[in-house]
Amino acid sequence: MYRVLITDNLSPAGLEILNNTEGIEVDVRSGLSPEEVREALKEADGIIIRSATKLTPELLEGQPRLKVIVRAGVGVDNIDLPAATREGIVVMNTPAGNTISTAEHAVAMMMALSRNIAPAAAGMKEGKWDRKKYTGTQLAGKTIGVIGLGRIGLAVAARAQGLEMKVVGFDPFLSTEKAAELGIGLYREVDDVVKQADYLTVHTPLTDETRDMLDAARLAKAKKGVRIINCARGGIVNENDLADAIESGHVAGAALDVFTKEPPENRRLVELPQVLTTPHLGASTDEAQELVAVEAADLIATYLTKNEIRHAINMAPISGAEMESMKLYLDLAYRLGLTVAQMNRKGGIKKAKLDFRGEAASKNIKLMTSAFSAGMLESALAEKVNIVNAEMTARERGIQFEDSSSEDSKSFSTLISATLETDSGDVTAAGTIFGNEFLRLVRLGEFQMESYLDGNLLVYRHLDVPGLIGYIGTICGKHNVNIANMALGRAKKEPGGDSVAVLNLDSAPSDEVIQEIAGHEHVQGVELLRLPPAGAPLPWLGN
Ligand SMILES: NC(=O)C1=CN([C@@H]2O[C@H](COP(=O)(O)OP(=O)(O)OC[C@H]3O[C@@H](n4cnc5c(N)ncnc54)[C@H](O)[C@@H]3O)[C@@H](O)[C@H]2O)C=CC1
Ligand SMILES: O=C(O)C(=O)COP(=O)(O)O
Repeated sequence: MYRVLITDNLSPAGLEILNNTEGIEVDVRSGLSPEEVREALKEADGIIIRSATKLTPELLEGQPRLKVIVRAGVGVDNIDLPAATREGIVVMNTPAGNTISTAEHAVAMMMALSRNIAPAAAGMKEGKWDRKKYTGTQLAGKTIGVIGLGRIGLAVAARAQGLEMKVVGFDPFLSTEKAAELGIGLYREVDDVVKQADYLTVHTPLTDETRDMLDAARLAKAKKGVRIINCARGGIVNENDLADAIESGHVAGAALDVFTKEPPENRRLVELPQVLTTPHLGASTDEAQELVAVEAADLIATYLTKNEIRHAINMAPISGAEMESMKLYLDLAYRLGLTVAQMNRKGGIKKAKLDFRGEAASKNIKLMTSAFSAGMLESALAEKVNIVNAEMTARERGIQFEDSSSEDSKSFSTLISATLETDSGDVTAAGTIFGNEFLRLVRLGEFQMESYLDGNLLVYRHLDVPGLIGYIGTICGKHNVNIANMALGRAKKEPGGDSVAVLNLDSAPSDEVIQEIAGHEHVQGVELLRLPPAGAPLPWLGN
């Protein structure tokens, strides 16, 4: 049973989906302290959050059960993405469900700000009738500068055009052609937009690049009397600089839905009469909440029960069907990672070279590389390593990756070869898939063979002389270790040279057995490799 923790207010439509999904149980909590979230996460396979729950490194570290975080909404700045990735946790969001509602809120805020709706309404409730005090400004004919022309920014632009405003904007990822087609004057510098706008609205994510994008210096470049709207994230507009600019009279007013700290502890902006504020309501409509909750529930359920990855922030997407078709390939790559890592007991790994041949060449190479890395690092690291964090973890340790692929696979329908370049030489293993079912080891170093790729593999290098197989068989028999399969590989085709043998053993041999085998004059080295049993589910997949 997979447990999904929900710590923020989620529409009942999402809960209903989860409650009706077999294999999923839901744990709805509210008002948890960070410490309580940390504790609750220990029992959770996934969590759905909105903007209130902050998933910091302290909460995400040491959570072996947690596999997936779904943000029922857009902004993921309340999730520490590097920490989630390092911990092997997939992070997903619901990019489109609240676009229209948030755009409508930004436009509503702009209109309300222009016509002093909030203070006028408050005054009337107090019995006043202030007509002169609340003379506003008309929007038609004014210029709105939209910074960040993604989903919400473009929806705001379209609505502003409907209000007969001139729209200019800045977004490094929007093409000039597309902007022209939409009737938006696109500029390549933020300042060019800032200088000509009567209204400036921001719709970017909060990143290191966008933090303080509208600061004192930028605001000073704006027209006197400019009005600022922020329905994206607190901190994109510097709060103290904005308050200063309003108090000085350079900025006429601001409409803010979001704050650096929510609820805001610094009340300076909230208290200013020229500032209209709402408590992060952009996405708070029945329609948007239903859409994001349904999508979030669907994302988490299909990930946990079908390994399908959509809208992931820290991973490439992969459909349930593709994941299913990749399972054997991922298993092969993972087992080769385990194999070469165990064959390399001494050398610091510098590079991992992977070669994908035949059918494997047409599969998702990035995913197979991640599966290989997960196997390679599994025995070495205490932390959880999986396809989300394996490559990152390996690169953090200075291990480079190189891959090659070719449809030409010589005698195998599929062949994956892995070579570790280490300080003390190269280690190579190659494997294949037989009959769409069985994984086989077909090469170790320069030796070709055919061995099972599961359970206990006793590998020994030796001189190809008569009598050795009998000697090893006797030792195993004496210690009650059953040999399930034996594969021999010769460096040269003729007898008498260097050889390797791989014994698939039904139980792990004791040190005594290994020592006895290693003691033979023609045996040059013995390794015991431990691999998962045949057909064991991949440890880091949901099922
Ligand atoms: N107030 C609220 O309740 C809500 C707030 N939001 C906020 O709105 C933001 C935007 O949402 P969407 O439009 O759905 O996201 P989006 O990803 O569709 O658009 C973001 C746009 O910002 C642009 N961008 C990134 N860095 C930029 C930079 N340095 N300068 C200019 N443009 C830059 C991107 O190219 C992209 O086009 C979200 O990140 C979220 O923080 C979203 C939903 C609700
Ligand atoms: O989707 C977003 O980025 C939002 O800011 C909406 O936040 P919320 O889910 O309403 O807490």
